[in-house]
Amino acid sequence: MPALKHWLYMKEVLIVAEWTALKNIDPHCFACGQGNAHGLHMRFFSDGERVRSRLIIPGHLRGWHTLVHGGVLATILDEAMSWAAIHLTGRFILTQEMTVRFKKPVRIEEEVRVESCVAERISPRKALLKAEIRNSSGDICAESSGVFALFTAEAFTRMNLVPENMLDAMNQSMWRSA
Ligand SMILES: CCCCCCCCCCCC(=O)SCCNC(=O)CCNC(=O)[C@H](O)C(C)(C)COP(=O)(O)OP(=O)(O)OC[C@H]1O[C@@H](n2cnc3c(N)ncnc32)[C@H](O)[C@@H]1OP(=O)(O)O
Repeated sequence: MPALKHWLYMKEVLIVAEWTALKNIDPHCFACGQGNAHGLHMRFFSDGERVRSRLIIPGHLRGWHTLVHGGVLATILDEAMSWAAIHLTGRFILTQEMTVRFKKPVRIEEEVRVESCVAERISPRKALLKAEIRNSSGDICAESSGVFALFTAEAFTRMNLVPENMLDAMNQSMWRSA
């Protein structure tokens, strides 16, 4: 490959692979709220095709001994699929149904990575999302798929799903970077 063409190709690969921090709105959310003292404090990044987050699950969210509670893993997967649904479809969302497969135990105080994507745009009002949690060795410990209801801002308002001032803030920033 000639040098210039190679350089342009590499530049394109680098741009495509860039991960951008996504902006959060609700500081009280149990999963992503940075102000919730009992929460997971998840922060999300997107490359335009996937969404991901890294976190250390604190000790108070254990099941027994050093195992992370399965419900907490389901929350992490739900949150990751929700952010992917919002940021990759440009719609407001509700989780309609989800399934989780727990494949390996996850330990508290160990860093995990969660990654999610849109697997299928089922219809204008529905999308199928997928997510997986990996431990620090890279093993898949839990995976999920979920059907998400997609809403326009008008439909969300009509259904009284968030207060109007919050909807405005979400509408202005949820599809932009931090
Ligand atoms: C940056 C910040 C990041 C922020 C990131 C934040 C991440 C948050 C992550 C949390 C995600 C969650 O856990 S969400 C919370 C858990 N999930 C939920 O609470 C969902 C509860 N389920 C539901 O509300 C319902 O099942 C629905 C609306 C999803 C589907 O209702 P349904 O009853 O099965 O379906 P259906 O009869 O067709 O619809 C009922 C009524 O809703 C309307 N409807 C239904 N779907 C739609 C739709 N897509 N668009 C418009 N309207 C719709 C219908 O027109 C109808 O209105 P009409 O004819 O009656 O007028």
